[in-house]
Amino acid sequence: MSYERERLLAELAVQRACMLTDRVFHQLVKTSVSKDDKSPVTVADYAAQALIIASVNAAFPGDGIVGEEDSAFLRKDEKLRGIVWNLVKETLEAAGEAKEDIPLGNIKDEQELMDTIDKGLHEGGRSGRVWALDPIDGTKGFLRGGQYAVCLGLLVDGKATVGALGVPNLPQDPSNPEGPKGVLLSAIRGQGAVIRDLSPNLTLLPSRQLEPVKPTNVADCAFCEGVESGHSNHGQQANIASSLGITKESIRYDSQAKYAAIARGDAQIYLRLPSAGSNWVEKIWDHAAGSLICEEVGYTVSDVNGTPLDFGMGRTLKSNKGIVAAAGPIYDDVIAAVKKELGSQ
Ligand SMILES: Nc1ncnc2c1ncn2[C@@H]1O[C@H](COP(=O)(O)OS(=O)(=O)O)[C@@H](OP(=O)(O)O)[C@H]1O
Ligand SMILES: [Mg+2]
Ligand SMILES: [Mg+2]
Ligand SMILES: [Mg+2]
Repeated sequence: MSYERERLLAELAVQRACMLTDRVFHQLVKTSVSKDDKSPVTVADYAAQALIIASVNAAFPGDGIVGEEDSAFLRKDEKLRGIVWNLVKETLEAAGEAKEDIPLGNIKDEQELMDTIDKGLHEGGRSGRVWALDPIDGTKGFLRGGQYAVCLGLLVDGKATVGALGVPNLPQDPSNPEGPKGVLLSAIRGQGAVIRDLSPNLTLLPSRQLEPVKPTNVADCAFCEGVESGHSNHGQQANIASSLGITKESIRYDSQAKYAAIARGDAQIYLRLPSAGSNWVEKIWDHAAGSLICEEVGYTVSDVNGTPLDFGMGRTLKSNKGIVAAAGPIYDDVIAAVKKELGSQ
């Protein structure tokens, strides 16, 4: 099975959603509401989830979808619902049909909008085809003007098989951080990964194959970590870097922009150690697309114990703890340093 059609759908659906999120990022006052776990969600998170689910549903109606958001707040709040609906309607009109022969789906009214968002309530699991969707990963980054990502992965029998990441605020040229922004990465398992600039409309711009990672001296590497100290343990991550002889300052990005950055070689390591006292369980939509793209260019991605990520456990990665991604040739050094820091060796 080639999965080319799934990849095309993922790229187009993510690109259409990025048209919306980018507009909200630049034009609207970004009001957010707080979910039960106190994390923020914005009108753009809901609208992007609806658009992407409409696409998956139109092209692959039999597939399950695990999406981060649900419609509970929108059903209670007419004003919020109206804002989300207007955003969705305007984006559908602006985007039009894809020129490729693949349906991207429509949403006809507010009721269908909420029902579409709730098609993301699938439980996930180890059998069949399930899409993992994070409509805006790094909502805190999105709100504070930093990095965020629109993320869609296809799991087949619990294995990440296709992935697309839209990263609207990532500089297209890493050596020109003030230059044009917005990249779209994608991968199919076993076929490498590609990157292209994000387009302001539905047209997919030309892509280029990402280079496989090259052997490097670990001390010369750079590492990526999250921005929020409540999401990962900055102190332990700094200790690990220093024990590996790394002197470069870490790149701190919100969201799966971290996977995008290491996949294209801006850095070679991504550390996400649990914060002190945290009982956070990682979610499949936070890692499915990004980890696949990185594996496809030669990264090893595991948890802090060196256990591969298991996307077949349901909506969460409940058999894993934290994340370590490192270029294949240096992974053994990195995981040894992680285990030493955590006292598990
Ligand atoms: N306590 C805690 N620990 C670890 N992870 C958590 C925690 N709380 C939330 N989240 C998840 O973090 C997702 C955002 O990850 P980031 O990599 O952007 O975090 S960071 O701010 O850059 O550190 C974020 O995804 P979004 O909600 O899509 O933004 C959450 O799924
Ligand atoms: Mg969230
Ligand atoms: Mg997320
Ligand atoms: Mg999210």
